Amino acid sequence: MTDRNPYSPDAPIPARLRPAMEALGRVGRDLARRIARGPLDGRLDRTVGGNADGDAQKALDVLADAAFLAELRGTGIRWYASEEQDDVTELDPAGRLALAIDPLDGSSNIETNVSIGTIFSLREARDEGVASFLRPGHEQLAAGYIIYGPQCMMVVTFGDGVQDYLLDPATGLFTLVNTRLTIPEESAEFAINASNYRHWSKPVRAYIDDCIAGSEGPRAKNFNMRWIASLVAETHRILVRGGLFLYPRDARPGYADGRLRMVYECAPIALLIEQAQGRATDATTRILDKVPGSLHARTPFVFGSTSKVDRITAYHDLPEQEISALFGNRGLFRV
Ligand SMILES: O=P(O)(O)OC[C@H]1O[C@](O)(COP(=O)(O)O)[C@@H](O)[C@@H]1O
Ligand SMILES: [Mg+2]
Ligand SMILES: [Mg+2]
Repeated sequence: MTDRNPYSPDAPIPARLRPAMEALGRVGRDLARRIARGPLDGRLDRTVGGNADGDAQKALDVLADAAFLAELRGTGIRWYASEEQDDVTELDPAGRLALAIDPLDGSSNIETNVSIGTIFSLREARDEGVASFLRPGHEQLAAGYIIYGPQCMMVVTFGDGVQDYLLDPATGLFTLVNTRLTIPEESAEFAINASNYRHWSKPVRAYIDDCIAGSEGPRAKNFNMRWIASLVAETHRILVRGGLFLYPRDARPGYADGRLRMVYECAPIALLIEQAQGRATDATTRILDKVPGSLHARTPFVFGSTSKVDRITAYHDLPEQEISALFGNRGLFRV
């Protein structure tokens, strides 16, 4: 067991980011053990408060946040921004990096033993904490996630392709598996929380109507739907198998910009997806070009195989009579 460096010797991690990446790996490894040991129900799953966004905070959210914050001290990080905290924390005034983190993604799944994760993003530190994060996502130096599932894996990009690592519980090492993951272009799967159907915009409804119409609709093809309610798990499936993810804006109070946060969730996942040859937008605009207005800002999020993401954008360009037509009459997309 290597205590300080949790990666196999062949891990191609840029030297400048290595101390921070090693700290992320160490905490990820500890969390994987902690989750595996349980018990999940009633302990790690217990509601202990609320975060800046008004979301319930579970014990595991708070425990993960505290563990990352403590371990990242002394690793070159000046600014630490967490989904679980209102403000940015200054870790090391001499540090040159800024780290944004969703310490525990998929909190609503904790007690059900479904995959959950951690999402992280590294940037250049600016003189001011918050300003370091209110920048376009294409400036990220690194982005990735750790998935706590049947296997614990880390998937990361340093701006030159996507690497994945598998944690070997026996040695405690994240072992390099691939250095250039790419998203399969062909897939018949889409992921969306369909219980919000009545709140969606017309283009999103039309797109999903056409998928559900299957071989009898304009797409003339059957589709399958998935919804895990864990962004990390959906991202992992799409990296492996292709497909489309949507968390659009909708008409519910508080959902004008969807649910997911730009700084902690969408920008890092978007960088990974683009580096894996996929596409990530807010339905019309590239996520990596958008500048969040505040630390906890949300954005609609659509990502996956390139042609599928482009098709959603095309539905937003349809004329009103076409988008309101019954799927059978939506001539533009008849194949
Ligand atoms: O419950 P909903 O509305 O389907 O939302 C599910 C989404 O919320 C999230 O759980 C939000 O992340 P957190 O668990 O970090 O708050 C995503 O992982 C997931 O995609
Ligand atoms: Mg999350
Ligand atoms: Mg979270």
